[in-house]
Amino acid sequence: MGSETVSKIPQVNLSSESLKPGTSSWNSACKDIRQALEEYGCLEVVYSEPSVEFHNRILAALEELFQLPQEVKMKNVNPKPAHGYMGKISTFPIHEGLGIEYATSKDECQKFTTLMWPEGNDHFCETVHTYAKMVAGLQQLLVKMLCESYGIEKHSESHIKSTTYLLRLLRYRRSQAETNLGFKGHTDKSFVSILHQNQVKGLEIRTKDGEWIPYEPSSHSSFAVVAGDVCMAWSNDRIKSCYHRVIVEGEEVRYAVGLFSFLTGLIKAPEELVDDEHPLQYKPFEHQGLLDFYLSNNSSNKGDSNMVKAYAGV
Ligand SMILES: O=C(O)CCC(=O)C(=O)O
Ligand SMILES: [Fe+2]
Repeated sequence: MGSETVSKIPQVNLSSESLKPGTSSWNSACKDIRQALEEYGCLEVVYSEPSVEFHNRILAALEELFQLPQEVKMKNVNPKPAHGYMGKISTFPIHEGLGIEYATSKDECQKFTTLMWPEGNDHFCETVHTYAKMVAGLQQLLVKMLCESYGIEKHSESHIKSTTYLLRLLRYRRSQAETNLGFKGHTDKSFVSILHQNQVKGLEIRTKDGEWIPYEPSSHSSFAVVAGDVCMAWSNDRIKSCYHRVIVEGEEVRYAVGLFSFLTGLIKAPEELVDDEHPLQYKPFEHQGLLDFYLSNNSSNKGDSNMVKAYAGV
């Protein structure tokens, strides 16, 4: 009898101190990142950070935040889609999330902290800010390595300069009677999203063949990197945005934290990624325009990657 093979999300190890540009391990990691994104729109990165202590600290900060009364959490208002408080939505009763836009700025983390704890909570502020900066560093490393694998490293600096970051703090809590659906299938409207979580499984990604693969972090310094719709447009469809969902089976609380990257200015595929074999797939557009288009659309499949096609496809 043939044994069943369970597909796994590809893993790339970026934790090595010796991972230096120009070395053979750097070059093969660049290639692996590109291959994983082109094939799955997703990969697991094992990174050098966070330490176990810092991993526990960020999870404790999430726990502390979600214990606040709902009327306090609801003060986290942001008109952009999935940027502010989301919770107790009838279609996803087990999901709750809050967002800190521009979270790599200490002032923005402070503003959010003061909104939640008018009496102050320096420890929380310091923790989320340090976390956001650390994961933004990983995001920038990935952009650099991806650009290098396409031979367009000259674009990485300007790309990084025009990137902003939204930190989302997420909780999934299920009691017996409730649905296990935490987040229905969707693609992210970001450039990329980098997710980190506690030990409770739930994230699943859909392959090109329609198979759902569960993500299980292999360590406290593991991240799920998910390509968003803007990465798909930027790469001129070489990378397909990753269709994913969250299903939480048990009653244990799942905490996750996502860093979503956005671009300012016009988004267009680098000219090196457009040729006879790969004709241009998208007109130049602005990230904010895509978000507005998404907000104004009431269709049930608006979480799909075809939203960016509908908005900017040629
Ligand atoms: O909870 C997770 O791991 C993923 C959440 C998600 O897909 C999102 O916020 O877009
Ligand atoms: Fe998502």
